[in-house]
Amino acid sequence: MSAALEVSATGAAADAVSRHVPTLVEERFASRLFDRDATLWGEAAESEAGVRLGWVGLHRSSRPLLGEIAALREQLREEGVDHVALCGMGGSSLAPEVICAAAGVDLTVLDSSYPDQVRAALADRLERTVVVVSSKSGSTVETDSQRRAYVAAFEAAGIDPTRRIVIVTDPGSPLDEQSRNAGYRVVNADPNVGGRYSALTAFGLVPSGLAGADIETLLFDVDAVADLLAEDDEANPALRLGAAMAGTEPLRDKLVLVDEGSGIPGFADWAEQLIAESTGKDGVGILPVVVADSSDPEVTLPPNDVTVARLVGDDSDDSGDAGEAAQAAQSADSAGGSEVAVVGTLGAQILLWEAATAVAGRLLGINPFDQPDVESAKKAARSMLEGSPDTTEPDAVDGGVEIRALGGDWLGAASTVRDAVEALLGELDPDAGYVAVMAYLDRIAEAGLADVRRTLAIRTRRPVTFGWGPRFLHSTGQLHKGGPAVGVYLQITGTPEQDLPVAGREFSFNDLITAQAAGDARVLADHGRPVLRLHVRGEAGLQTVRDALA
Ligand SMILES: O=P(O)(O)OC[C@H]1O[C@](O)(CO)[C@@H](O)[C@@H]1O
Repeated sequence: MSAALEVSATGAAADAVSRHVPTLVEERFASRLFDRDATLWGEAAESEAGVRLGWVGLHRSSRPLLGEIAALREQLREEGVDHVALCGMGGSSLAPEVICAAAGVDLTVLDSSYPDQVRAALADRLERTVVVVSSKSGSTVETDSQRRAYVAAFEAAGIDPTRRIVIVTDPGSPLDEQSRNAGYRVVNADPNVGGRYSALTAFGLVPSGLAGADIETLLFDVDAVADLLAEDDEANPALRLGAAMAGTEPLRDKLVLVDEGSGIPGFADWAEQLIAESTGKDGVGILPVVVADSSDPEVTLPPNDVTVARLVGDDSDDSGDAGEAAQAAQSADSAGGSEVAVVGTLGAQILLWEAATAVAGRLLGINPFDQPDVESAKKAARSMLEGSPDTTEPDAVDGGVEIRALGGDWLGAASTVRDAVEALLGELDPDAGYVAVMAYLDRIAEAGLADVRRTLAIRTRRPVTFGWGPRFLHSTGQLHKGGPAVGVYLQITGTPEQDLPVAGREFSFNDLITAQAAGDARVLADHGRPVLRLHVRGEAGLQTVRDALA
């Protein structure tokens, strides 16, 4: 197997590989995938798959973008513009974030509607900033609001926004037409590639290239493994990884992603969206659980419904990280666990995980290219913004925290945050359940809050995910609603220091994020899932929540 890309499985994951890969080879799944055969996921998925398989050839078809991006970067630098900010959600921002982090170059990612976070981005080096506004559909409300905020900020600073904002969108989207008419620079993306598979389209390459990442080498690294991934061969890493992810029996439907020196910081967050939004539907799905490191409980003591995926370093020396991972996986094997270790460059892993997710879709019997349940939360948020805001009175107030329980009568007499959390966790299925923490806060300023994930995992001995709202709505949000109905949901919302109007709209950023949180909670509750909403008033409230979760 090529040293550039390696997938080794042990335990239940290895059994899944032995069980499914020969059949996938016999069916010629890999070569048909790379030949863009839209029939691979059944009749119901065929028309969507027909316009969603462009990603298999991007390492070649995206090459013409390289010159265009380099020239634009050069021109901007001559004008003294050397800071890049990116507005975009989910697939329109996660890839550039990981590409830039891996390259060690600076990119400000604004994928939030939390007023304080938006204001902080606007205040950051505006006079030297070029903003990339990325939206495939051209209609995502967060991205549109962020774009409006930057336009207003540039205008207030006496800077012509058309010279500082670059639009990336699909040809013919509302944003495409409106931006061209207004004189903005527009780069069209390949319309035959869905959002979460778009890392190597203009969505991934424009912001990353402008920020200074080596996107030529990135495409080269993809090119180096594309033939391997298209081979109908039992050694094909994508077939192996896809089988390990979705072919265990009984199905281990939680995939713990742990970075053990991959050299690709943030890769797991990108993979999380790819896996969750692609597979989490029709009552099935693989829940990605991104953990901080190998000391997290889901790795040291994985429950029976978990496969651990270790992202290890590219070390050709057998005694290196890959060797260690294989050894760790070996001990999981003897303990009846399920593990897969993956080694590869960023480019190689992007195509690997995309192809493996397509394999997983086939094994799960779902369409990996749609996201049918994302719209329900968007709709609920829209209806709240358009006149029916959430006015539910809190069930209790404790230490600067408003407590609301949705999705059943599970709160009982609990009137403190501590007791409410206890009551929510009491709803957790000890064999199949998971806890999702969803924090609609400033993810830069409150980054440390993510540590509650580990604390809750220790406490519950169940997989726990942590997502920042509204970002996770475009990732695990699909799986929460469309996947197996076994989650319990803890939502944390806050009061910003200062709100910010959205120019030209009747709502503010705080109205927007409030409606998004309330809308998502309502939809989850309508699915019969327990949701604990904790609205914190100021730092004291947040401390009450931290204490209650500890
Ligand atoms: O690029 P767009 O159209 O703004 O969409 C952003 C994200 O929203 C979703 O469409 C739905 O959550 C994702 O699939 C996508 O990555």
